[in-house]
Amino acid sequence: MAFSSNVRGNNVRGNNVRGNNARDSSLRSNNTRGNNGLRNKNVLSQALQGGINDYGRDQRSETEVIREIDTVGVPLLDTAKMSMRGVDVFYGEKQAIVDVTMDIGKNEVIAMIGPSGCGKSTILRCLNRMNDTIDHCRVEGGLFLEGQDIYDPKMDVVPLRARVGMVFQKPNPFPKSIYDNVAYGPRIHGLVSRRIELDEIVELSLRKAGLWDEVKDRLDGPGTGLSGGQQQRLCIARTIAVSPEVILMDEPCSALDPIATARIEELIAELSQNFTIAIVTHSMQQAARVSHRTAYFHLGKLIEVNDTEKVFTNPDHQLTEAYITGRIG
Ligand SMILES: Nc1ncnc2c1ncn2[C@@H]1O[C@H](COP(=O)(O)OP(=O)(O)OP(=O)(O)O)[C@@H](O)[C@H]1O
Repeated sequence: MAFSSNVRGNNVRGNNVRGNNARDSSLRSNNTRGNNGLRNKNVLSQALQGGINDYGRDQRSETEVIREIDTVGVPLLDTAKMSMRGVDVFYGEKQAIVDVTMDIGKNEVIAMIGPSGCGKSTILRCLNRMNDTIDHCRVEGGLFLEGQDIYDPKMDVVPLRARVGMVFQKPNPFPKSIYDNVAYGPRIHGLVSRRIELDEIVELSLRKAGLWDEVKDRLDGPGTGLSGGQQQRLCIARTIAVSPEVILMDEPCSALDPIATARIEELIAELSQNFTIAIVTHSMQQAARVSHRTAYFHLGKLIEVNDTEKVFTNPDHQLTEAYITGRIG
């Protein structure tokens, strides 16, 4: 599926999420500036000459320099499922995400890439408020699911996390049977009233996760008794069982061998028929294989978001190019 994009060619839209007008016009103008998205070209050339993290004679902090960079590419979509507007994230005093504005399109697979510590996991965790579990983490700006403010104090995070499910780096099945791992979510969310309905959801979820044939004869066996790749597919089945709209995947293959990784990548392609998927990955090959669009982050800033093919063959920003060609990483 790599490079076949159902979001390709979408124009930056005038969207109706509140308070975006100024930002939208700045985003629209990015592609016409012809300056690789930088207001001050010297900032980038100094950064590149001195090593990306050494801003030489520039007296400002890295965050201030990075803040000057305008996101290039196509951050806004007509088909937005989730939207971020001017998102800043702080851990105590430290700013981990700087003014991120972008959409994630319906049924697209978007890959989030960038050097270690650039904020990929942080931005992913904002999308279903997993950062709420970190005391010293503060999220500012707007985050929306189909236009609904997910940081509205009235928003109940339990149903939100069912709508925006998450698969973690390390497979983390519950210490329960395979059946109960998948049945857990539908039970606690009250999605079914009869056992036969639950059986159907469990089977369908395991089928969608490509695991049914391997486990149908041992549904009562422990989830933790499966191989790593099977456990990760079980976790995906558990996520799917509550019918999420969006699935967030934080390096879902990093603990898996190449064969299990290939299975998960095939699965991502299949799941994208029905779900919107945002995946954080350290593997540029994986991003190229599974995603329609790719977002490149650097020091907490969204530098570029574009069709995956474009990002890996002809990126708009020099920082993206420096990363994909291995000059930073
Ligand atoms: N719980 C936390 N408390 C304090 N700082 C944190 C916390 N989590 C992340 N950070 C910091 O925020 C920044 C972004 O971290 P994050 O984990 O989002 O980056 P990442 O791009 O996902 O990194 P990696 O690729 O190494 O997983 C880093 O500087 C990191 O040290």
